[in-house]
Amino acid sequence: MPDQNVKVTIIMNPTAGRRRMGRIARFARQLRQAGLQAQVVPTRYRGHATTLARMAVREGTCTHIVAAGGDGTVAEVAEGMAGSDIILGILPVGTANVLARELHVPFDDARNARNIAAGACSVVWPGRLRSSEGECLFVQMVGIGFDAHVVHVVSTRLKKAVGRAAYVLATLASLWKYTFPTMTVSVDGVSHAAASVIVSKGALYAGKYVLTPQSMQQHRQFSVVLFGTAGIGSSIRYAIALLRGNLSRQKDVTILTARTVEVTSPRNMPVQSDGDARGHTPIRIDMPDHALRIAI
Ligand SMILES: Nc1ncnc2c1ncn2[C@@H]1O[C@H](COP(=O)(O)OP(=O)(O)OP(=O)(O)O)[C@@H](O)[C@H]1O
Repeated sequence: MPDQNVKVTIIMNPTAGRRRMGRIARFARQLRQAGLQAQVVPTRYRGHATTLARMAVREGTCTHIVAAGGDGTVAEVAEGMAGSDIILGILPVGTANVLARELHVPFDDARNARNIAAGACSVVWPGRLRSSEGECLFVQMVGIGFDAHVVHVVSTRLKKAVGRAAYVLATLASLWKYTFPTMTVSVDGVSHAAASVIVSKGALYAGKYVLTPQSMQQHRQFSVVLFGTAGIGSSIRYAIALLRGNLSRQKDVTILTARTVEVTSPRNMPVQSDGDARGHTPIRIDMPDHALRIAI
């Protein structure tokens, strides 16, 4: 039975994905039909979702906060809810929506609304990133090197126009420009050299592609994917292996598990978390104090 006292705040990123306003309004109606009180609050700028989530927690009236956007919006909302008992819902209206795929959050919004009304949730551990831009939570992954360079240069307008294809175009353009410097990755205190690295909570990457054999979402650990060889040829080989689902079988790809990761490099290298640019190296990644409860 739906609980009439469940109040849901939907924090909506109007810049995420492509033309989703009608879908979000419909979702609010579906929550109301399921017997819940629902209000939609749009973000006005980058980082605003964290402020709005903090305000909703402080008001103390809602049991659920729904992040309507992609992984970046989920991470910002998670930051604002840290340490509270409120359940985080996801309306996956972003570009890649990797966490929603990972946790099997329904992309059928009516079913998603019914699940939220039923109160089911899963405990998920995010990660904490400290970079030149400061500190933030991430829910899916952090990339340093080539993939972060692509995130730094991808055009927001192109993302809006063609969705995930914008990343393919930015990757092709970047292959000829990126210089592939080597970095030092300290994994729980043990140093490794790498051309690129992805520190991941999940098993998936860029949508539905398998990055690692195991998800770490329910664990207080990360997967650390070290790409050993620099250059255009290797990057194309890694991309094809990712598409085919056999990245972990590449001889020069090492996958480790860790609780703390530090990355340094002779010159500043780009960093991305959950698909958003996050400044440059040096960085440190570790576990936050609190887990999230995510509606599934
Ligand atoms: N009102 C706003 N104006 C400009 N940027 C915003 C606004 N609200 C949120 N943002 C920023 O939009 C960025 C992208 O959001 P998000 O990751 O949710 O969508 P996406 O990139 O389309 O999806 P995905 O991460 O699944 O590929 C985030 O960095 C967030 O800070």
